[in-house]
Amino acid sequence: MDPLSQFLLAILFFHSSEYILAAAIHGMSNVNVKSLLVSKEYVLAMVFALLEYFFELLLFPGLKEHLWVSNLGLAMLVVGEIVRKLAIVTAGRSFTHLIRVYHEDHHKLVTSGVYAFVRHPSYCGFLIWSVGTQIMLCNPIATVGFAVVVWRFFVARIPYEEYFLRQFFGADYEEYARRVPSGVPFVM
Ligand SMILES: C[S@@+](CC[C@H](N)C(=O)[O-])C[C@H]1O[C@@H](n2cnc3c(N)ncnc32)[C@H](O)[C@@H]1O
Repeated sequence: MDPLSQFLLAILFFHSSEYILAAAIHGMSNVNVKSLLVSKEYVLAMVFALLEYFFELLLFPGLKEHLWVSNLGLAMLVVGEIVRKLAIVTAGRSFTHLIRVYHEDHHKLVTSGVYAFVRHPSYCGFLIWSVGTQIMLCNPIATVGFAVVVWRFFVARIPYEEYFLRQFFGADYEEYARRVPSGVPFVM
């Protein structure tokens, strides 16, 4: 299969599986179109990636012929997808697409499975997945762009999320955060 078809399939699989898992875990009545995780910024980023791909295919076709680069991206994409989905399944009802700002009884601190290795496996997985999609397309600009934009997004999001996790789980979260790395480069 060519990298473009792989890219389109990867996107279709990622979003449909996010929706299906959210419905399976939280119930159909708790999912809506937002559970597909498609924002305006995200669509713009993907359109930019496709434009870069076609532009370079036309002007520098040799750039798109590095099979090993494409296969490296494919491997990253698969690894990222697995890590993210393992995180969602492991956390179960504690995993919500929106950050919880109020503690609910069924929200338990998860420190097992992939959460025993990194505190933010779904973010780590998404970072690997998103950069992998661009390496697979041999898109040098979007590879750097996606890495920077997604990383910056998580750099801002993690302290906010952890502020509430510390409120909910107190000393247990402090101890967990001391022991386990974030899983996102350069985030303590
Ligand atoms: C989109 S999920 C992301 C979870 C985690 N940051 C990750 O990357 O796997 C966000 C929700 O997960 C919850 N959460 C994050 N880490 C958690 C943990 N270790 N145990 C329980 N809930 C957690 C947060 O309270 C938030 O509502």
